Amino acid sequence: MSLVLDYTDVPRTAAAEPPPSAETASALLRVDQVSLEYRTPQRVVRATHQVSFEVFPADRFVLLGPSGCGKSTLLKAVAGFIAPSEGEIRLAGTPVHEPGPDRIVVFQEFDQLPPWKTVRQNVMFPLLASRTLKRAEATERANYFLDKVGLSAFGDAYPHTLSGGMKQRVAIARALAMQPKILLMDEPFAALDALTRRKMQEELLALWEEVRFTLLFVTHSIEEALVVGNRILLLSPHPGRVRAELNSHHFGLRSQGGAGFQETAQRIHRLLFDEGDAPEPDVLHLRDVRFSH
Ligand SMILES: Nc1ncnc2c1ncn2[C@@H]1O[C@H](COP(=O)(O)OP(=O)(O)OP(=O)(O)O)[C@@H](O)[C@H]1O
Repeated sequence: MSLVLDYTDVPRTAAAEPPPSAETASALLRVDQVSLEYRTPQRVVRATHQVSFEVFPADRFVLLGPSGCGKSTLLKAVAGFIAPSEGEIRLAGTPVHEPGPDRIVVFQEFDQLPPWKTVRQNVMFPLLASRTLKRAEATERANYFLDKVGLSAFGDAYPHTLSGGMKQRVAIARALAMQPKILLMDEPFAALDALTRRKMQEELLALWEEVRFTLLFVTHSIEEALVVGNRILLLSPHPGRVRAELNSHHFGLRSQGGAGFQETAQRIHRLLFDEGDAPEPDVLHLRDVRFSH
């Protein structure tokens, strides 16, 4: 069963607008009935089953679900690394068939930066390799985004001298410097300690306030999804199907620990793990209910 939920009774903040309706804006990313499979000589593993969602410009769209529900596989398909076995992915109206500079991925691993390049060279590298900019402009752009992630003083440092959080900041600066249509993040803070993770979430939101990029973010943390996202797609356990979609633009770091935040987190937990649970109509306004099986 797939539910689309909308918390219409919660005040909206000026910082994070609700997603525009289909009448007022067209989706930047359309994932339409996408099934994804891994074929090994022994068997076929179905990672997702007929998943559909739309991401609008400046959305912070989160894919949330239990381990193995196909979140990373979906992200890789949007990046163009994996082709759907059925369905279609379109970015700005164009079908996605291969990786491209309009979609940059930030991964969880700290080793995504070539260690023989300085921080600045790391940020400049895709700009030069894709011939997006000449060296002088690439240097300028790299310095700009290093400043945005608070690493101006570390442009000449090598990655091995940085902390995990700093390396992730470099990866984010490198991604944003390419000015992709959509930034793809696959559990980028999962390997960080709790304090650094919180700080990185805060910085990501501050960066979004300033740059207003479009984000597709994968996590299996309900709290992180509520803090980072303005919209959340809940995926059922393996193979991933759309369980529900909800708006979460009214939550931020400051809501954590509050009653509304906790209640929503618990409700999401039940929706993810308890097939029998239904949203309470006095809290959740059902925009649409689709039965997919
Ligand atoms: N290279 C692969 N070959 C075969 N099966 C794979 C491969 N990668 C992933 N899978 C399978 O596809 C399914 C979805 O995996 P995926 O990594 O997308 O899930 P996930 O939701 O991102 O999980 P996690 O939160 O643990 O990272 C799982 O059953 C997994 O075992």
